Amino acid sequence: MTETPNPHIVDADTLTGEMRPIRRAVLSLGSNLGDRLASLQGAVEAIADTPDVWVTAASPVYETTPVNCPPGSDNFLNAVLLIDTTLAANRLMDRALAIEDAFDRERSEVPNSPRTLDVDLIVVGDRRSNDDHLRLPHPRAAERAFVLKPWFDVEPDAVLPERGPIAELLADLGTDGLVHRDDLSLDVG
Ligand SMILES: Nc1ncnc2c1ncn2[C@@H]1O[C@H](COP(=O)(O)OP(=O)(O)OP(=O)(O)O)[C@@H](O)[C@H]1O
Ligand SMILES: Nc1nc2c(c(=O)[nH]1)N=C(CO)CN2
Repeated sequence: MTETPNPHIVDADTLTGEMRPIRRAVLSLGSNLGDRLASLQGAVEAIADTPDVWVTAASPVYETTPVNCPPGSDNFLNAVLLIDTTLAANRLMDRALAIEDAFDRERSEVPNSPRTLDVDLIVVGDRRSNDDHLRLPHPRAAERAFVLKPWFDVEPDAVLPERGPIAELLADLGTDGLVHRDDLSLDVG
C-alpha cells in the first residue's frame, strides 16, 4: 500500500495506459553459494534483458562477511545496480524473485540461509510500500554496509528516504567486513 498524505492523489504505480514515469531504482545483489560471480553477472544480464528496464551502472564487487546469517555461512559477494525503469515497483519485485528462481535460489525457513542469488529492491524512485511482498525503501538497507558501500561507489550523493545521505549512514556504520574485490567486476554490456 503506497503511503500518500492525500488518498485522492494517485500514485504512479496505479496509473494505467501508456504514461509511466521513468524512475531510478537501486538493486542490491548478493550470493554466498555456488559460483557467486557467475550468479551476480547472470542477474545483471537478466535485469538488463527485462523490458522497460535500463541498467545504468554496476558497482564494484565486494567480498563481505555474512551479517545475521547461520553459523558457518560463507562470505558473500555483494554489488549494487542502478537502473532506470518504467515498470511498476511490484512488477520489478516479481521480476527480481523470478530471476532468483532462475538461479536456483532455494527458500528455507532458516533466516538468511545460504543463497545462490539474492536480488533486493532498495529504493524505486520515491515509492513507499509496506506490504509483505514489497517494502520500500528496503527496511534494513540503512544498517547494511554491504548495500551502502557499493551504492555509494556509484552514486555518492544518494539519499535513503527518511534515513538521510548514504555517505553519512556509511560513515556511522563503517566498512568492517567488506573487501573490495578489484580482481572481479560486473559487465553491464
Ligand atoms: N524491498 C524488497 N526487496 C526484496 N524482497 C522484498 C522487499 N520487500 C519485501 N520483500 C519480500 O521479501 C521476500 C524475500 O525475502 P528473502 O527471503 O529474499 O529475504 P532476504 O533477502 O533473505 O532477507 P532481507 O529481506 O533481510 O534482505 C519476498 O517475498 C519479497 O517479496
Ligand atoms: N554480507 C552479507 N550478509 C547478508 C546478506 C548479504 O547480501 N551480504 N544478505 C542477507 C539477507 O539478504 C543477510 N546477510
